[in-house]
Amino acid sequence: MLSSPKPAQGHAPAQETGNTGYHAEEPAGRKAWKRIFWRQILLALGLLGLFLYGLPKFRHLEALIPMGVCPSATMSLLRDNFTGALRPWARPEVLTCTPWGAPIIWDGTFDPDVAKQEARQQNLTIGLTVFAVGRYLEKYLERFLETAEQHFMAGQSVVYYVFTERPEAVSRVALGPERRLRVERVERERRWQDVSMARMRTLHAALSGRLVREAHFVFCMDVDQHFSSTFGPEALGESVAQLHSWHYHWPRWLLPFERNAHSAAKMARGEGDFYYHAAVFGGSVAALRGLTAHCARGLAWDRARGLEARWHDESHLNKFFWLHKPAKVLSPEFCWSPDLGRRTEIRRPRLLWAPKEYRLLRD
Ligand SMILES: CC(=O)N[C@H]1[C@@H](OP(=O)(O)OP(=O)(O)OC[C@H]2O[C@@H](n3ccc(=O)[nH]c3=O)[C@H](O)[C@@H]2O)O[C@H](CO)[C@H](O)[C@@H]1O
Ligand SMILES: [Mn+2]
Repeated sequence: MLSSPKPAQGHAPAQETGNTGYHAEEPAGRKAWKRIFWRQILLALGLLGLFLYGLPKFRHLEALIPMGVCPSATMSLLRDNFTGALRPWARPEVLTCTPWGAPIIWDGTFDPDVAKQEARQQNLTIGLTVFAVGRYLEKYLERFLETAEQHFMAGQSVVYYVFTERPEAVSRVALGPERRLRVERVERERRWQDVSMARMRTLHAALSGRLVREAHFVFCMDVDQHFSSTFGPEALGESVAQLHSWHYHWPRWLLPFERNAHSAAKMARGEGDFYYHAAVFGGSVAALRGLTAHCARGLAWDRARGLEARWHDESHLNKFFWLHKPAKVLSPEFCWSPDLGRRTEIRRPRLLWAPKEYRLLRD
């Protein structure tokens, strides 16, 4: 047993004068401690800066930030409209459901064969829209379509909708049975940001016309990526959002939402569930009509006020999914950035971003 030392008799009062600190200077020990404290803060801020804006190697560490856990009561209820029961517990190292009870689809949590069969039985037609305007056409479109033929909804009936200002320049890609390609002409906007944002308006018009008659579900994608593995009916849902591979481990307060209170895309501190990537979103034709109408309206509202949201159409998409929660969320495995390197939790990337060659492509 430890016994507490008795204070030496007669000395205690003399020592106490320092503690009352009436007129004494700050002790040297405390000064040094303060200096160390502030150094640590600066170091932490410096590291945070590196972490956010540089050093891809350094970003490996962010995989250590826990994503949260799906409560077991929710897990047992999670179902998929095509695969039936899901196995969210098969991926304990990642978050497999949202707070509102939608599944987050990770490799291993679903049975791809069941999904295929079920979609086949329902005799679905699935649309895939993609824009290839300016130099993006020559640079990306062919590979995007060729790899889609290998991996996107294999065995299903598919219609590709390519939007471009030069329909005649779209190369003929050999298509499988029950797969069609439609090319639609669009005006070329001057700035790349305007090309990107104009997609919402164009999609809304298409979703109110031809697509209603031709497709049950639709995916809308960026062209600067290619398929690298199966992207099947397990990804289909009433409304589907894609977790952004750069941000899925970040705390919510760091996510790059639009913060300008005057923008239609504004998100207050504390708002926002996840940061979604505009390079992949999908859903039923009706749901996507609502989504594109919301985003096109927000973009027009901002433009009328001389504003442009931080990440353009993506900021408005994030606002939409905050207000109207997606029925299904795709893990970053469905749209992965190779710049982030390999991570054990990313088992099988299904789409890979192309390297950004902005100087070549953007004016
Ligand atoms: C890492 C990064 O910076 N991501 C943002 C950036 O994505 P990206 O850098 O991926 O944007 P992007 O250049 O891919 O443009 C989006 C898409 O619009 C189409 N397109 C665009 C320009 C053009 O001249 N021709 C053309 O066809 C094409 O389908 C392209 O994939 O910008 C997007 C739109 O604002 C989103 O905000 C992204 O989060
Ligand atoms: Mn892109």
